[in-house]
This record gives sequence, C-alpha cells and structure tokens, in this order.
Amino acid sequence: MTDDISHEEHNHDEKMHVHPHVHSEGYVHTHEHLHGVPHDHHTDSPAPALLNVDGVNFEYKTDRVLNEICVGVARGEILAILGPNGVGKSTLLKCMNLILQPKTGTIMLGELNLTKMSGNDIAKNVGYVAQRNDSARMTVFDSVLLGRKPHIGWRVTDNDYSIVERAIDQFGLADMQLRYIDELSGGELQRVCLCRAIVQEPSVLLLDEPTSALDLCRQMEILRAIRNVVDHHDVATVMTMHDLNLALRFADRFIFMKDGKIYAMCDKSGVTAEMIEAVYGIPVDVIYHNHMPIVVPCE
Ligand SMILES: Nc1ncnc2c1ncn2[C@@H]1O[C@H](COP(=O)(O)OP(=O)(O)OP(=O)(O)O)[C@@H](O)[C@H]1O
Repeated sequence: MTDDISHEEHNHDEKMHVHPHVHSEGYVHTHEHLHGVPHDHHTDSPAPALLNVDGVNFEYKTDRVLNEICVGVARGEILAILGPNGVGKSTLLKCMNLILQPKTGTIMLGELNLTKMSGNDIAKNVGYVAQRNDSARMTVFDSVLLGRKPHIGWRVTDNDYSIVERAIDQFGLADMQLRYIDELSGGELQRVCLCRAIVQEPSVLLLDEPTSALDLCRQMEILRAIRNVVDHHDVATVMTMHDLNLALRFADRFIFMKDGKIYAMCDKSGVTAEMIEAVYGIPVDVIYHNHMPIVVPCE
C-alpha cells in the first residue's frame, strides 16, 4: 500500500448541514431537500449536485421497486444508500447509470440528460462496480487496463499504462497483477473491480456494497482509498452498504430506504436510533466513540 491509501479519513461533518424533516410517515424531506444539497464549506453556499435523480420510478415486470426517488450527489461527496435486504438499493444504483431504465423520472449529469448520452460517454463519466462480479480468464493487469477502454483511441498510451500501474499499487494489487482473475478470492476480485472503476477516472462512482467480501483490515483500506479518490479527484460517489458503522465513518450523507421510498435523508448528525429502528425494525442505540456515531443493536 502506498501513502495514498493510508491517509486518515477526513471528517466531513462541517461540509453538510442537511437535517431530516419529520413527516407523519417518518423522516421525509421536502422535494427540495431530496435533491440533496450539501454545502460548500468554503462559501457556505450549496454545492450543486453533479448527479441528479429526479422522480424516478422503477418496476420489474409489474412489481414497483422504486417510488418517486429524488436524490443528488455533489462532487467530492460520498452518499450512502442504506436499508434492509430487497428494499431497492442496487436497483436504484443501476438506474443511476441506466443499466436499468427507470419507468419515469430523469437522471442528469450536470446539465446533461443521461438518457441522451452514448454508452461510451456514460462510461467515461460514470464508473460502476457491481455487487457480483463476473471473472474471466485474464490477468489482474489486463482487467484493470480494461477500465481505460472508454478513453483509449487507436492504441494504449503511456499515460494509460501509468494510470493503471499507479492504481494497481494504490489498491495493493502489485503482487498479483500477473495472476488470472478467475483464480482470485472474492475479496481480491472485489479490489480488482474497484481498481478498474478508478482508472476509468469517472466523475461519478457507483459502488454496490464495495466492502461486502473484504476482511476488516481490507474494508478500512479500501474505504480509505475510496475516500482519498473522492477527496482528491472530486468524484461524486454513491455506495450501497449494509454495515451502518462503516457507512457512518466514511460517507458524508445517507439515504435510508423503506418500502421503495426514501424514508430519511441526513448527514451524520441527523442519524437517530428511531430512524434506524423504523427502517430495520430492530431497536438500536446510537453512541459516540471518538466523535464518531456508532449503531449498537439493543437486543
Ligand atoms: N432482475 C430482477 N427481476 C425481478 N425482480 C428483481 C430483480 N432484481 C431484483 N429484484 C427484486 O427487486 C427488489 C429490490 O432488489 P434490490 O437488489 O434492488 O434490493 P437491495 O436493497 O439491493 O437488496 P440487498 O440488500 O439484498 O442487496 C427485491 O424484491 C428483488 O427481489
């Protein structure tokens, strides 16, 4: 691991001033808030969302999974999508880069409507790492190099190679770069896929449970690496997660999903035990350790 990856995660509390609004059905934001407008801490003016999801509905055949979802994520921000199994987190992530076509609603990348962009232009701008990754008979190095594909013209340039080599170092993959990816462990493959998305140099990064197959040490390393990339390259990042405490540690803002809707949207200081109990159906305490909120089940 290089120094890059070992940077302490930054505390982004001061960036966000979004608090949940209480609604009779729970903590639901106004439409305005659902766009998710974090503040630029230099000017204290709202930082515009780079990726904007507006009024998205999605159904598989006839089953409605997403209901009027509105959310935005700004450059340099990590938004965590949280909620129980099957609530629609991965579906929402896939709608964000049009792997799945929403039934209604729009996805904007800045001023550009994603539905009007070519697949290659989407790939240049939006990196996506799936929950389950297919492996193939190719080396780690070649697999990461594939991330450069949307940028490569007639041939691979020295710049492409140096971006790939740097990322392979940063993600601790140097020792295994000549191994075949179909011979890697689940966690190793997860790191390769993340590394491939990073060399794509996207302005938006969508990560579906990026740490699900990783041990405790790798979880911390990879989330620090993601935080580092987000901070230094101003990437707008959305990740689905099950581990609330890791999410609270590394993300800036959170949406809690329930019944296909956004039940609550808040920053770290807005996360409450009541909110988590309502979404996950289990009583919890939110305690603080080193100024960091930690969710502890009461049962
Ligand atoms: N291809 C599909 N066809 C039909 N239904 C699907 C499909 N994929 C997902 N679903 C259903 O849509 C709902 C939302 O699934 P999704 O994978 O988005 O949930 P999730 O919140 O990411 O779940 P998990 O936390 O378990 O990964 C679930 O009820 C799931 O069974």
